[in-house]
Amino acid sequence: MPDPVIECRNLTHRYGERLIYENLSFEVPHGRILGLLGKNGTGKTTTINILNGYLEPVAGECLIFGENIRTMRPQTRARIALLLEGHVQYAFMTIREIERFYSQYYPRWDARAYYGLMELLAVAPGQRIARMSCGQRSQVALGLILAQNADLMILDDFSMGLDPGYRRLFVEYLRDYARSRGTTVFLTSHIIQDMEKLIDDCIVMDYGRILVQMSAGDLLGRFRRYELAIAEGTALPEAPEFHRPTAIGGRAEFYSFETEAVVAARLRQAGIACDTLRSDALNLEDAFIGLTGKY
Ligand SMILES: Nc1ncnc2c1ncn2[C@@H]1O[C@H](COP(=O)(O)OP(=O)(O)OP(=O)(O)O)[C@@H](O)[C@H]1O
Repeated sequence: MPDPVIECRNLTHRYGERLIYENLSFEVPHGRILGLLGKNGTGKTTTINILNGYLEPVAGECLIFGENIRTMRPQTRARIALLLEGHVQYAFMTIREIERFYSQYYPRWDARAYYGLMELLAVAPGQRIARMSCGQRSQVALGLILAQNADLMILDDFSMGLDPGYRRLFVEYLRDYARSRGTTVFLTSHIIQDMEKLIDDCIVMDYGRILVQMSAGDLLGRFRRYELAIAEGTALPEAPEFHRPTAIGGRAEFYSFETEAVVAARLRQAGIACDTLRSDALNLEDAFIGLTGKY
């Protein structure tokens, strides 16, 4: 197995007095697409800024391709393509001009990847970026990232401004692109349905910590929503296997990684009848809500 592409060890970050997280550690394996999920303000962009070396963490270290990001050689940095919330500079240029401009800086530039995406997105080469909508500019930014033919892509909020059709198109394009080239991808998006079609692995963050890091298949295969009828006033047992338990109006709901047999045994131990117990498989958005709560 090749070494992980990204290794973050014991990251701690604060803005002034405000602690964002402490001792955060994770790895992104080679050739995988990993989605970082978390509610607003949990520190996703902070993590991306630390990974890019824009922000120095209060403690801990990040290695990318085995090199500490604070002292990374330019040749190694050139292997990383970075999208910061759909940002495109040089908006006075046209689609074609900006492609020519960027191509000078990237030795592995692949113009076909850029124009391939522009064609799919029906963006004309003579169009000036300054006259484009926010979503169209995001499309250009994504094309410029793909053309870099990098070994690692870091994409912060990649679907910002794209409508559902373009999002679907881009997600499929990115997935095929990354799989066929063995590119490692680390990304965030607020649109979790997009993530579900794209990612191999996920990290779900809560305020200050990582809740889970596992393959998306494992999460969706194991994490389920349970419900059962319960006598008014009865509380579900407090145990780490019962995530986000609620009991209202004679009906209880919770989420768990355990099988129905294990859950039923735990409930019976607590004196709760299980004949109405039922469980449902989840999509990624429901699993996210089950892990992080609704608010
Ligand atoms: N430069 C800064 N100075 C002070 N506080 C900051 C700064 N940047 C971010 N924060 C705070 O740190 C927390 C984490 O911000 P961050 O942008 O990393 O979150 P996020 O998970 O990317 O959020 P979102 O999902 O809303 O994009 C937020 O509460 C934010 O207000």
